[in-house]
Amino acid sequence: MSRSWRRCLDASLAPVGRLQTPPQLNASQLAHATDRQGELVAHARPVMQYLYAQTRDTGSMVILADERGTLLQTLGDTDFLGRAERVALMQGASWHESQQGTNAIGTAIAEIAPVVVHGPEHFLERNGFLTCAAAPVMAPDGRLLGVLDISGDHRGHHPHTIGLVRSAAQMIENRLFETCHGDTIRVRFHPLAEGIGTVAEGIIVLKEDGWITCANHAGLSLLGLCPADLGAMPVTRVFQIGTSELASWGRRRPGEIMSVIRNNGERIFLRVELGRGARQIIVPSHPQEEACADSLEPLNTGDAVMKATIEKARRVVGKPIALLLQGESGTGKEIFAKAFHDSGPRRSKPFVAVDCATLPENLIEAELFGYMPGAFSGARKEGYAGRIRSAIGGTLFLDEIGDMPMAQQARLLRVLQEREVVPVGGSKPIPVDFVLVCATHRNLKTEMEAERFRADLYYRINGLTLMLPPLRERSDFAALTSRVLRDLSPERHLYLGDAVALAFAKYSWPGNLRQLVNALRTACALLNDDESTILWDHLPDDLINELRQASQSLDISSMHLPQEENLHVLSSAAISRAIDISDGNMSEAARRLGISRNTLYRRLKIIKS
Ligand SMILES: Nc1ncnc2c1ncn2[C@@H]1O[C@H](COP(=O)(O)OP(=O)(O)OP(=O)(O)O)[C@@H](O)[C@H]1O
Repeated sequence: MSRSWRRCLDASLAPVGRLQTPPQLNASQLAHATDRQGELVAHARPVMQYLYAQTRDTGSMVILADERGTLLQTLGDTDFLGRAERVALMQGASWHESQQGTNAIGTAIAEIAPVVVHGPEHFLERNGFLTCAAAPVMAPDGRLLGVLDISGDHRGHHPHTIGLVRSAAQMIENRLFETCHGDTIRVRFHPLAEGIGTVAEGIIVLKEDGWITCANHAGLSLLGLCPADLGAMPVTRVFQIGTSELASWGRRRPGEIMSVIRNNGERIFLRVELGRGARQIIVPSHPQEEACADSLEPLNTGDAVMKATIEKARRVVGKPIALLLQGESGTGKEIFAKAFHDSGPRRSKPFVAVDCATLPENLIEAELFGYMPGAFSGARKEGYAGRIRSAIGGTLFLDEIGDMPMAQQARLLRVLQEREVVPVGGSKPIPVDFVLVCATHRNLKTEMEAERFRADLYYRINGLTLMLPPLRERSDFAALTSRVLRDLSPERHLYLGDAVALAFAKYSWPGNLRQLVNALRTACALLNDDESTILWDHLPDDLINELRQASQSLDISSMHLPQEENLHVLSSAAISRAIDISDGNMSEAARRLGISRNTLYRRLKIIKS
């Protein structure tokens, strides 16, 4: 009220005395102004009739003004309309603050907020017999469209009138949403499931890329947004759910209510309605079937160790057992973790991968645990849920866990023990539920002994440890290569030329599957459309050099040895390496070598003799 009076004084309005006649539209100007706001007027009309029915015979009127303060529609008791006309409270008149001083319509426009102006609070003395309650009506994209108002004699003032007007303005906004064109996904939400479909529900409209383009008043205030955020904020900043999951829910469960977690950790209920544009969003028609029933099977290309590893993993799918994947860099730990997630009952929920080695140390906590609004300088003003909370219901994959600093290890341990996370700058723990898969190329036991990794955390994350073999130790190189080629180029049947195949087989592949897949990807790109055999020309130069060096070193060693001795040496070396790698487990060593246990013992006897 004081801001409004200050504006009136600054504009040199005089509260008393003879006043200039305020601008008044003639009939054709009024028709033009009404046309300009045709949609608002059309949707407001039934709501105004409803309001009038509630206030009939109370000496009052219901008014719809446009965003400039021009009165477009009025409905009221005849005797009061007559009195109102004497102060120009009638169709075509302007009740902008600059014309009429502080008044509910003009001040609601200036403040873009609901306003009550009672009796002498009116800046112009002649308006002092009025009591008025007004609420702005916002367009779905956050623009001010107009104002809804109930005005009456100040002696009939009722404090509930403003509530009535606000609800009615909200009803008009919600009706405008129904006709919001070009929408893709409309989300209705409320902290209570029963609040959806009521006048108190929040509504947002999303474009197919997930940006929030429209919101009603309740939607903005429930989410703590302002109109300027519309078109500038993706839905994932407010809810822990993405567009395709929303679209998927809307298609599979039309009309049903789902519960999601907001990014501030609170639970909220949603109903998703899909508009025409939502058809463009590609979502799996049955997310439960989106991944094949056993997503681990494609990783089995015949290597005995890999097969046994996959079988062990299958036994813990869907159970609350933390998986620890160990293996050299590039052996496919993340691909394995994703396949493990896709094989389980949580496959339609998020799979959140965090690379602990690349997160700057000072950001790990905020990234993992989230933070409250304004927790530190440079933080997002709305706060951040953090990666752990993004994984709720799904799988959290902590890659390179061995590189996590000790201080963060302690915090992570607490989260795993308590199954709760406390965001940075917050004090309220938020319950979290996820399956944990960790990976590292380090030997965590050695790290633990060197006191670089906490023993208590090691035992927490190590429900089941699986070792992924390096490529050079896999016996399924040929089958694996064909599968990768088929995946890279499904429409052509590609294979390796003899010389390249031989060189590949002799090479040690220090970058493991990553290096092999990258080499094959480059080769596919360099092949002409009519070529199907990968030759030296199709390989990157640095790889050609390494392959040639590896092959020469083997050839040179073979030149100095008689053929028989060479084979003997090579097989002895392979056998002792397999036994070493298998920690003396003869069955495993035999599996690695692709021979039976009996053959292995026979060969050992020969070597010893
Ligand atoms: N079974 C597979 N089939 C096809 N490609 C694979 C397979 N496994 C791994 N890859 C390829 O190897 C790359 C490395 O895999 P991934 O990131 O899973 O390895 P990693 O062991 O987690 O590596 P790092 O330890 O460096 O994080 C992947 O981007 C993918 O291209």
